[in-house]
Amino acid sequence: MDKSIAAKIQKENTAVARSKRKRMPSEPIKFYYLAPSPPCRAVMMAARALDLELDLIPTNIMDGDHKTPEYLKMNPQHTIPTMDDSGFILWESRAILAYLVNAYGKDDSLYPKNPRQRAIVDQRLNFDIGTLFPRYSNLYFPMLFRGDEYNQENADKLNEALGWLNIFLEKSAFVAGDNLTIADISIIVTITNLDAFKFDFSEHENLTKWFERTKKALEPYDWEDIDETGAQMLADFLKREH
Ligand SMILES: N[C@@H](CCC(=O)N[C@@H](CS)C(=O)NCC(=O)O)C(=O)O
Repeated sequence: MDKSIAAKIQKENTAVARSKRKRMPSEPIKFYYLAPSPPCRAVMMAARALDLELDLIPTNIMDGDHKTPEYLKMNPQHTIPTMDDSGFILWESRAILAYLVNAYGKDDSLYPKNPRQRAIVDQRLNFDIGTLFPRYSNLYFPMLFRGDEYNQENADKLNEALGWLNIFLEKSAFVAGDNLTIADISIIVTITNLDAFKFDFSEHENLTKWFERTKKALEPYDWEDIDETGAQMLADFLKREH
């Protein structure tokens, strides 16, 4: 074979092998978090699923760790989670989830590249941040942080959102298709909280089955340690408030 053709084939093969190889961060990603925080829990589970090491930096928002000049310089919005991947700083848990899969996933199964499949994952993530989580927080934040009573109107609104999620799950095993994606990981933290708070969502059968299925899918990634333990901390806090 012509030497230049052989060299070209060799170069192409090496490039393919490299592109298939899993990329890893040059140093552990710094992760500013607090164990009970639902969005922090979602990112921690995804990092486990991606086999990524996080340099965990506890950031106690009750003590104001998120309002120090250093933290505000990094994230002026003073939210956790925030990550620092060798100087690349990002907050908003769903953006972090997408970044980690894009940057370090050995395949795209958690966040498919196919435009229509990805659009469904994005739709579910937008449903989560724009509808499900706000309805959860409208009910539980006043109870958690002000000691308010249970508000039935807000509970009905939350239940309506759970009904929509139940409909999404009529035709698929996971919230955005037939396999686990970052949308499941983002949504499960709210459902785990509801379970820990004893909010009854058993009327939503697809949702109940999905919850069991997703917990099982996340079992190899320390689901219980991260998600259940964090939700239980919040449930204990809720009990103390009432
Ligand atoms: N949409 C954001 C929400 C982040 C958020 O509000 N985190 C809470 C803790 S769970 C927080 O940082 N609260 C303190 C603050 O906003 O000052 C995400 O998903 O990352």
